[in-house]
Amino acid sequence: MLALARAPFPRRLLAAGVACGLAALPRPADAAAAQGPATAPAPGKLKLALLQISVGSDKAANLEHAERKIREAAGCGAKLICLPECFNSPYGASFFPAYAEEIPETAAAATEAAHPSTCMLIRVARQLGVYLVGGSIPEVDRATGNVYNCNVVVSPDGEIVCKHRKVHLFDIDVPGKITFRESDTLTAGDQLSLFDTPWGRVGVGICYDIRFPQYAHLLRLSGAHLLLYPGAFNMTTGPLHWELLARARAVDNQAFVAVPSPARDPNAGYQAWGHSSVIDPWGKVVATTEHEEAIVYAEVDLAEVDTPRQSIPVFDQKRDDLYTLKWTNARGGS
Ligand SMILES: O=C(O)CCC(=O)C(=O)O
Repeated sequence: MLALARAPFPRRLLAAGVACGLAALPRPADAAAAQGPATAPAPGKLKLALLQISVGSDKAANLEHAERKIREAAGCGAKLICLPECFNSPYGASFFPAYAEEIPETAAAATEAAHPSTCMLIRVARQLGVYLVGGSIPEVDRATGNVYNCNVVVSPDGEIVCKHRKVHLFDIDVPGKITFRESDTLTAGDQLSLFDTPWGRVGVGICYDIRFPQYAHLLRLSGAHLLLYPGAFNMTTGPLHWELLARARAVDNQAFVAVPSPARDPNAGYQAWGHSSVIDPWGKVVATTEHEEAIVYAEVDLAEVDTPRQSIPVFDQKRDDLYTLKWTNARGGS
């Protein structure tokens, strides 16, 4: 049986053909199989912390600041501590290549010179005995030259248990408001990412990934109790969509959802919306903040997913047999 946090289940499930961690996104027909072989750990209670930190242009200073805030959260008893999207660099397509570093597949391969951000996470997670979700950093794959927006998760024994490369790149154009093209410098990932903890299974996406209910649906089918989306929404889409999307993914999937954002910097080119939040599986906001620096704490019992899942059993009732688009002739052809 699959157990635990300390065993990085992505690789094990890969052998079983299950979508997670390092596996390619399953085709729809494979999704049901993804529920099968790997039993998610029994859900339980944990203290979660979302670090809504300020991020500037000095990478070393960003890492030091992140470390200080991680220590503060751990000192307050948090066991799963999440950094926001782009916690070591400003957010902007032109910044990604300049700030990018490699992320090794294993902690044993990490070196301070090549992987300073991952090394900080490994060292601090080990010292404090906590799970660290490294929101995201720009990652370069030196073999291909591709740059990714990547979230690395480290377990309390300092192992890399998940590496999520943002699957849906943020390319939008809202005339007169915001134009953003991550694809100018980034390559999209192609993996569905999850990791196990002693308190349940966690599915991971990054920011724009939250707009795609199909992705979250697969995380739920893969056994996730908590969906984590480090993000950095902006002043155009944030006010209307940030909380709405987080609550929608929680209700769709009857899962906890956590969305850590950077703090807003009024002098930055890209102004983050902030409002890091934790949502329960009924869609209720159980912890949130405004846009300044803050740590959002939530004591959550991931077993609470069971009540809405049993009371409103949409995952048993959904009609996958109907949800294929078929072109039909209105007069009765096929
Ligand atoms: O979807 C949005 O409105 C914002 C997305 C975003 O900022 C991101 O993907 O980094």
